[in-house]
Amino acid sequence: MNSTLSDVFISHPIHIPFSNLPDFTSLRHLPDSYTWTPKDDLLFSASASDESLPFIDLSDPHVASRVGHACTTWGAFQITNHGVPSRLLDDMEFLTGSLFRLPVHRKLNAARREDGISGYGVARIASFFNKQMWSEGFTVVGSPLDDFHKLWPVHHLKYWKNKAGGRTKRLYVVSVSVVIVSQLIFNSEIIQEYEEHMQKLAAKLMWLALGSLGVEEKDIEWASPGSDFRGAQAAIQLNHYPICPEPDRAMGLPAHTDSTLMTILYQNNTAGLQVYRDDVGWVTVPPVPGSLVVNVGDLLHILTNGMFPSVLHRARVNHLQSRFSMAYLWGPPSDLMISPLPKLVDPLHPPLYPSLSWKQYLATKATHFNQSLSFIRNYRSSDQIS
Ligand SMILES: C=C1C[C@]23C[C@@]1(O)CC[C@H]2[C@@]12CCC[C@@](C)(C(=O)O1)[C@H]2[C@@H]3C(=O)O
Ligand SMILES: O=C(O)CCC(=O)C(=O)O
Ligand SMILES: [Fe+2]
Repeated sequence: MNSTLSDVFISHPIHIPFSNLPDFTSLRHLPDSYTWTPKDDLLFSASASDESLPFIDLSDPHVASRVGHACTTWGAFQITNHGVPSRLLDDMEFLTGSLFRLPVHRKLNAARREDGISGYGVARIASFFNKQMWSEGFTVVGSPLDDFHKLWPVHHLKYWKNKAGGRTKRLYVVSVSVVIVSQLIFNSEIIQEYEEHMQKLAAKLMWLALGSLGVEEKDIEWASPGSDFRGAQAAIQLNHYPICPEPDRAMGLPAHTDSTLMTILYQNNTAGLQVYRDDVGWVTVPPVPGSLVVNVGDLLHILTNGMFPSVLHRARVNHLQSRFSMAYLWGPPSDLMISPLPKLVDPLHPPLYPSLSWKQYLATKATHFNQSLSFIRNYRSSDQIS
């Protein structure tokens, strides 16, 4: 039977202590454990450039070649006219804000388990660094309802319902409970609607990108029926980067690539996302209202036999405004074997990677982090990919 992403880390638990979560709001100086230097992240001080990432209007008649070009050169681009309603983006931003504004002890009620994938916590990559990241995250895989119940519990209201004296008080408490439950359902519906739009958009972008390499719908069997990649799986990662007293010495999310086919990111009106290109340096991706940022992930790099680079990116922080971002991390069915597409392989371009599933790749990432692609590239059958 096919499994889902949720059990992928059972064999790769990580222990990230919550005990030292700082009260981000009250710190005037950066604690040592949050102060990064170049030795903490190799590219920490690499040069910055004022070049800009390609910006693509999806209604442009030349959209396919523009997307193809952006994927081969940058592995990332920004899009507008993508069809995701701006009302839905606003709702997602509001939901993300209300979630992270909860007191820490409430968020910890929905803490991600050490061997789990969903819930509240710092991003998994934290385990590879000696310094702490100036951020908190919340991961959703499948229905968020269980975790949302933990964040917005109604049981304490039930208690007050019984205790409250007088009919008016009881009625008040009952109506507050009704408001909370409807809010819970409303929040889950927003997530579901966001997933549906993002899934459609990801499929569209995938065909545009692959089409530019001559790949046709018949070349990817698992996209059928309907060529809409119905079996795809995804995670939604909500990120919060609080105001930081010394942003130049802190790091929101250090340099990494995503383990996805493609990631679609919405950032609020505060800059922070940077992408890296060897010949250019770090480039800041400015927030453009209503636009989305797309990046190639490691699995699309493998599928295209290296033709699309999976782009290194990171999130910096600032001392003026909180920043929120919402990443849609999109990949294939978790047990499906992914390998370089036969159409992109020939005697001059032999396959650079063996075949492996998303689950296996995530497990590899959990041990090899940014070396995962080179690890599997040099994989011999005597090595362990699990
Ligand atoms: C499907 C996934 C990709 C991800 C690990 C995860 O299981 C869910 C969270 C994702 C995320 C988001 C922040 C950056 C990242 C590197 C991390 O630590 O968690 C990615 C993971 C990834 O792409 O490898
Ligand atoms: O917050 C950002 O801009 C980047 C987030 C990110 O890279 C991720 O969630 O994988
Ligand atoms: Fe990322």
